[in-house]
Amino acid sequence: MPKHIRSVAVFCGVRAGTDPVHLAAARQLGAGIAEAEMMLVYGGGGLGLMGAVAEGAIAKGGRVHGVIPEFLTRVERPFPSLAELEVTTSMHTRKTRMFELADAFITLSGGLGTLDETVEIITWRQLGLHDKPVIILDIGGWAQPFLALIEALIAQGFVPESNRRLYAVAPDVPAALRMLQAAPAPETAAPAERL
Ligand SMILES: Nc1ncnc2c1ncn2[C@@H]1O[C@H](COP(=O)(O)O)[C@@H](O)[C@H]1O
Repeated sequence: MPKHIRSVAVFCGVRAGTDPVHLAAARQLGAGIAEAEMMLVYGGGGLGLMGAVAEGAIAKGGRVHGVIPEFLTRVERPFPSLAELEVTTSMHTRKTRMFELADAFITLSGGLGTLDETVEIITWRQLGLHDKPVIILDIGGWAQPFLALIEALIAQGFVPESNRRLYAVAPDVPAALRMLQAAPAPETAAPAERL
């Protein structure tokens, strides 16, 4: 594992979805991150895919750092026995902290919150605010409508074709972990080059 990828933020659903393939992938991803000796950064919740990814990492003895806004501690129920749980004052601070803590980002299946986090991290890369790898896991075809929307925006001239390089798509968890291992060191580029 290259030294620069020491931590990975995972964006995923607070719900488990209807297909058990998503829960299995979440546990597998948490375990794989721990086995690769990377720190898992995530939203801190104990429910749905969020809970499963933390559970998978903890079961393998991995380091897990949760970041949750105070108002959500009653809704998303922080994962019990989480050694590192950071409680923020707002959603914005949570996002900023997850961004600061992570060397790379993986989107697993989820709902609107997951989509928001994914679009934001891609657009921050588009703006040249970072050059960290962003990997979208397409478990059970979850990502296909999202990817199709981006392709439609490219076809309509709203998104440059070159923006496809802002993210990678992985068909399964082992492929996502391999992509992290192959990721080049993040570079800082002028914002104009990113648009
Ligand atoms: N607007 C949001 N920005 C950041 N994170 C959000 C937002 N809305 C919800 N979230 C969080 O995302 C995860 C997953 O939510 P899903 O809707 O289940 O994908 C959860 O922690 C939300 O609090």
